[in-house]
Amino acid sequence: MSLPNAFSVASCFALALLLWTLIGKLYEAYNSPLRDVQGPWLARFTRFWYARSAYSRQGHKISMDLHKKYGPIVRIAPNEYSIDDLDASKIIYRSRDPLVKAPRYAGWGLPNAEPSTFTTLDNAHHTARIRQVNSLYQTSALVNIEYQVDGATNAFMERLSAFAKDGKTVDMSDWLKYYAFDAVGSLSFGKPFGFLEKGTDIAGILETIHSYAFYGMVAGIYHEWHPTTYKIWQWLAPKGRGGGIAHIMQFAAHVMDDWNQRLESEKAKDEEQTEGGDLLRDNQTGSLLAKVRRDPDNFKTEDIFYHMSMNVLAGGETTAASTANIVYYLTKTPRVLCKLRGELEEALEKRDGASRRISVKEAHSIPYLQAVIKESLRILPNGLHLPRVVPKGGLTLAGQFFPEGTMVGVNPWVAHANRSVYGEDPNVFRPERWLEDESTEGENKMEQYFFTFGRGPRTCLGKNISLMEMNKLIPELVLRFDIEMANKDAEWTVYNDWFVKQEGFHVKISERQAPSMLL
Ligand code: HEM
Repeated sequence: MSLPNAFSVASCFALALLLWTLIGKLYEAYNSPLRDVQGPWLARFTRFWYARSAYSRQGHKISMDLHKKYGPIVRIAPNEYSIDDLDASKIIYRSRDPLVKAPRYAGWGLPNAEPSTFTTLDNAHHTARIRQVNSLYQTSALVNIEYQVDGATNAFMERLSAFAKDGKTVDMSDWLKYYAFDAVGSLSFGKPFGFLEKGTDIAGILETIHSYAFYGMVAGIYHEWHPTTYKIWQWLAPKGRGGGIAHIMQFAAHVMDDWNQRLESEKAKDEEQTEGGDLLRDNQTGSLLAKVRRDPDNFKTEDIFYHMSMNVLAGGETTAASTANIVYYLTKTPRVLCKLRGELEEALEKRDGASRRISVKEAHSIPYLQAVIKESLRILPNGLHLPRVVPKGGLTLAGQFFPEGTMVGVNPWVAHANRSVYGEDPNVFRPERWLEDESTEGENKMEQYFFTFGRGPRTCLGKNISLMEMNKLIPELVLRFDIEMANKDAEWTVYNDWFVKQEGFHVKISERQAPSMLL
């Protein structure tokens, strides 16, 4: 066969294959029991529509607009649906007989490595792994290591004082990242990474984590190709990317070596009675090292890496972006700032003055502070659609039957804009909404539909850590500093890489006459 002939045969074959695939897709789309569900036309046939929406980094806005147009159920891919319905959410994220996460999550995992607690699709694996560390993330345990955050808070306040003196314009989003990463570093390892000291992205940690979140969000949509696309992504990555994760691992390894040596030299095997005991209690890695010593057959040093790397990967960017929301909305809403300051000052006057810093326990007793934090987390959550797979037998959700294998989920952005739950002004930053509803927490619709940390058995493990950081930082920040946008009328720009990224939060800082108890 001559070359041109071979070429035409191959072209005909490719065309026939394409036509066959298209006919197959059309047949599937129009014979699907879900064919009447609305959504973008392209999403009926291909995942490409959803990948493009995620790639635009404005997926949150696109999803909110779609729900406004089509109602509580929207098709976002051929076999995937976004649902905005409180009752349906209780089924999708139920605790008994939980639905499994959609394969989408694999995009955030390393191919050929054990899936993390976040990415695993196997509920039994998830339960076994979470059981190893769950108690360390409870408020009762965190209260003992709360002081670890103080170092980061002090360093942050010192930096802000210096900026106030210099009159410099400051990128608040960047500095809150430095704060959040140093705080989570201290809680996890007993030492900050040193971001606040250096004032820069050390070893590209922040850049690596952010770009990996973006990669995982898009790659997960075509999860079957992830092992290949991951290699391409690594190959295309700017030289040195990946160094960030390696740096975190080296840092953790160094901390553990250091402690092991100190424990050996002090012959501090009895962790209850010796100085070494403090090492084994005063941060999460220490507690886990103690677990390795107690039960070396079932819990190993590698397990510490497994869990603590998640603290940094999942807990830094998310907490930083959420804290930036609080500061941004306070800057933009003087009425709320003024009321919050009043409540904080009143709380300070009532206390005995023993401790300079407001404790997390105290912060929780100030309802308006809690409402401000919650409202900021509501109006601008991290994440996008949180998909699960419909189990055998199918499920009826929001009045629609979904057959087994369909992917369904709630998007926190969409949920938090639901008017039947949050009232007629969901786009307004109004902390009072959390104080007006007198129903109990179990009955409170807003609480039940609050999705910032996810819901059900796969809820965020580090929720209490991030709330602790916010509760420690915000009172002091608000009482000690005035913060305003460098350009008064400027708005920031929000991107969604699954982690939220805010750009343009440039501020001027001035120091206030803080209440004497704080000084
Ligand atoms: C404001 C800050 C944070 C936000 C908004 C946030 C949000 C979330 C969301 C939405 C999920 C996933 C739920 C799902 O897939 O259905 C999640 C899971 C997770 N988060 Fe967070 N997170 C935050 C802070 C943290 C911190 C500080 C840590 C650790 C120190 C952490 C560790 C984790 C882990 C380990 C998971 C997986 C949990 C599981 O599947 O069992 N997060 N988080």
